[in-house]
Amino acid sequence: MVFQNDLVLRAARGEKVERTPVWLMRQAGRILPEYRAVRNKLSGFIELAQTPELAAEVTIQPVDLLGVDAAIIFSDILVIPEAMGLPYEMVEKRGPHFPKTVETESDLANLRVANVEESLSYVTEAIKIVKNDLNGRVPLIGFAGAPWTIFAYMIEGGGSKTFSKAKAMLYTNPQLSHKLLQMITDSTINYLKAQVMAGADMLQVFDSWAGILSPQQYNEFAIPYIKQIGEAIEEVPKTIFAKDAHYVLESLAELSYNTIGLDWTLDPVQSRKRVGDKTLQGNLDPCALYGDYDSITKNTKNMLDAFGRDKYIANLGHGLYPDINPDKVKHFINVVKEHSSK
Ligand SMILES: Cc1c2[nH]c(c1CCC(=O)O)Cc1[nH]c(c(CCC(=O)O)c1C)Cc1[nH]c(c(CCC(=O)O)c1C)Cc1[nH]c(c(C)c1CCC(=O)O)C2
Repeated sequence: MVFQNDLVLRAARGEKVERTPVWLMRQAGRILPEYRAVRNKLSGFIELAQTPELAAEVTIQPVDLLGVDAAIIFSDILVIPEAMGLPYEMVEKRGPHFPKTVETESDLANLRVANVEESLSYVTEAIKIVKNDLNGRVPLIGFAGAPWTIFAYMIEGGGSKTFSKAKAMLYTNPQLSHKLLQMITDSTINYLKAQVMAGADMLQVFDSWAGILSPQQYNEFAIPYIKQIGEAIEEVPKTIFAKDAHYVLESLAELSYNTIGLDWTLDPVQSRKRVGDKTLQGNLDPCALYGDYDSITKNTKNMLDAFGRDKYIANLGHGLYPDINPDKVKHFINVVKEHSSK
């Protein structure tokens, strides 16, 4: 594939770049009125994600409208539980809900390792359309949730502040926990391989709920599975973003991922020392984009100066919030482009 702009791939591989590449977690959907216009034609998020032509359209919107250096496929991490036999609903303004959850061995026996061709071909179809429509303008990022985060939703049945049901399962039934985590891992490996086969140029694994485990639990129930995924997929650069997992940054850096995503609680200079040779991605506080233009300029420049040009992909420290003004997002992107080309 010949790209017009492959900055993000080169930065991920640790190669020299003329300027810092930039994209934003949750750039597809959430903030753009153009996204809502497409979504409002359908019953909601799930139908949109399952309609490849429209999923492709909203994947490309931020490339056209915001000027980001990568597209990320429009889908959700929760398609994996669904493909394993636990369907989800997306409740307006409240988020995901699972009518059935995993509580016992017999619930587990009703699940299967995802058959991607059968259950997730809408995602691989959307990837093929995006690749064709982008025609090399920028790379396409595929993604999945990390096994612990997916496990948390499958046990809890939805979002939660504490995920205490999911954490209780780790303490009360480690055996069932490991079995389910392994099934999720096998499903995720199949799924990410299929995304690469369909054309994804790089991959990101989101461990959104890393921050609620203890270091001991993270080492036992999260790292081994993230490691398996990293080792199973060697074809494209990979990023691991484990939110609030400051306590295991060194362990994450030992895995086979090229890039480590940082949330905004981490200091760029200290993080560099802790992860050695890896590329870093992040980490502006999404709330910084509520500030005025001057303060966005200042905070973005400070971030770029702290990370330095090499081995760095500019991004936020977590996903965009729905009420962030798209003009301020564009300003952030422009500051990255201008300041880092000096
Ligand atoms: C934890 C998690 C989820 N989904 C995701 C994560 C990991 C990243 C993170 O920590 O934010 C990942 C995700 N979800 C979505 C993407 C698409 C690509 C992108 O723009 O980055 C990605 C990468 C679309 C989506 N996923 C969802 C929407 C909103 C649905 C709508 O349009 O109503 C979108 C565009 C719904 C969703 N999906 C999820 C929740 C909690 C919610 C409800 C709240 C919210 O809006 O985020 C689970």
